Amino acid sequence: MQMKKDIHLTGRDLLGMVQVKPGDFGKYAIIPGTAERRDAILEHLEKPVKSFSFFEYTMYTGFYEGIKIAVGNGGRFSPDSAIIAEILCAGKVECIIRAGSCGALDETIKVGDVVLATGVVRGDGVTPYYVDKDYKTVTDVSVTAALEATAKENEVSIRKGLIWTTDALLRETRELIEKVKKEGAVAVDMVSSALLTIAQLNNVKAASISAVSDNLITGELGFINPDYYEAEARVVKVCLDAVKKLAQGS
Ligand SMILES: O=P(O)(O)O[C@H]1O[C@H](CO)[C@@H](O)[C@H]1O
Ligand SMILES: O=c1cc[nH]c(=O)[nH]1
Repeated sequence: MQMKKDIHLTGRDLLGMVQVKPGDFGKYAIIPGTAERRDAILEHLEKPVKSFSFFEYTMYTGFYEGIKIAVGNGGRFSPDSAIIAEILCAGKVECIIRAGSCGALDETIKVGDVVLATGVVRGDGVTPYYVDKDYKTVTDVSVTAALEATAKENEVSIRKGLIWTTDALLRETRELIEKVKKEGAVAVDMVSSALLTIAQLNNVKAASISAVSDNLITGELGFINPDYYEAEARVVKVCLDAVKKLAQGS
């Protein structure tokens, strides 16, 4: 017997399963990887309400200066990030911002700096299921510009460039780093490719901004460095104020 459906599970199926209707999330979603960062964002929101829990992921909506925002720990790796991206797109959000962390691929980018992605070098294993190898994933120009302008207003300096997404944290080799740097990558994470590619395929505007946790060139490991935690807090504030800017059309 052949499968009854072309695709076993879709974003719409998942949305139905978690009992959320299209439109319930509002227009804007800020998606960090960790639950701790999600909770840090939630502290800025009024009237937070849980939308759903699925696997280990919990999404809320709340209001930031009157603007409805969905916030959830959206996955740390490509497979879980893809699931959350599918759910958000099926839920008809119009804008997704990844509030992430990343490793720097340039010795001048320090732990505690902030990287704003302009596009993605896809090194993940999920997006080849969606697009062919020459497909280009870019960040939305208007959302990225709002993040950049907000960072400037908040006196947060940023570095811009492509973000490389890998699936193999412990196989970031010199050869691979040299290759992706030649393609324009300035940072690495394990999320942006899946999240942004799926958003792009659904015509949902998306962008990615990250605090730098380590530097692959110098070997500095700043995962528990206070500079990194302070940068995370700056990223959170920039994302929230950028959403306000976008909502106000300013
Ligand atoms: O943005 P967060 O969730 O911190 O994720 C980043 O941190 C992890 C590895 O350092 C990867 O998951 C990467 O994408
Ligand atoms: O994916 C990642 C994220 C942070 N640091 C790394 O080395 N890799």
